Amino acid sequence: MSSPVKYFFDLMSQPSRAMYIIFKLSGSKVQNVPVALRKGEHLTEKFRDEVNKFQKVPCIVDGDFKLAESIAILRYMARKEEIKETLYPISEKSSRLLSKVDEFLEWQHLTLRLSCGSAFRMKWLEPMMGIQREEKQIKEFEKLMEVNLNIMENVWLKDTPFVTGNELTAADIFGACEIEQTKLFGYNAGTNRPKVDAWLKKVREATNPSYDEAHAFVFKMSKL
Ligand SMILES: N[C@@H](CCC(=O)N[C@@H](CS)C(=O)NCC(=O)O)C(=O)O
Repeated sequence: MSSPVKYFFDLMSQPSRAMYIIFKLSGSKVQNVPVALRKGEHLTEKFRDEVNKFQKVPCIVDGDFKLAESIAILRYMARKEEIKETLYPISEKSSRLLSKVDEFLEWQHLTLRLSCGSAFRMKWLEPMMGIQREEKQIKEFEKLMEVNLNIMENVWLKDTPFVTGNELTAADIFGACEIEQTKLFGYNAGTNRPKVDAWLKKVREATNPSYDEAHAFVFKMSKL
């Protein structure tokens, strides 16, 4: 019997949480290996050489095969039949639903993730590290975050309860994990966005207890 895929993650990382929840919901055979980013555990030479040359999480090691990038990991694990078909329908014949999930996953990197992640870094993480950005720069990313959250409300969730239709997929989990992080700096994405608000609750309900487990720190530290 081959040994399980090793999953390296930190629950402070949004894509790490998304894959953590997806693995839990799928009953994937993975060996969890927590990596404490705050302690710089990803910055060692050993981590770089043996785990991930980019020195980031999430990443996996499957025997002598190493893979970084959350979406690449999702697809690799789906091809290994370790991901629930409803979350990432890799064998769907027409591939239309799969393509819709991919559409969101490709969209989110430079929109939702870039803006929410940067606002989180500038408003929560960096001040804790003694780094202070110019207010103008922070405002720029906050504005971008608002633009992308409005796209969630008015485009992705316009006609359906989940981003790709009536059912939860990996797309919802990736989106929700990114947005939850903004609670750490006291931002409530659901205010004045009833669809986003209802959707976040639905994603949480559909994925619990894994969702709450993955977000334990975020919820505990959240100012909301
Ligand atoms: N595009 C990558 C992003 C990976 C990433 O930025 N990971 C962050 C945590 S969310 C990280 O490991 N940062 C540590 C560092 O840059 O030192 C993915 O989707 O997996």
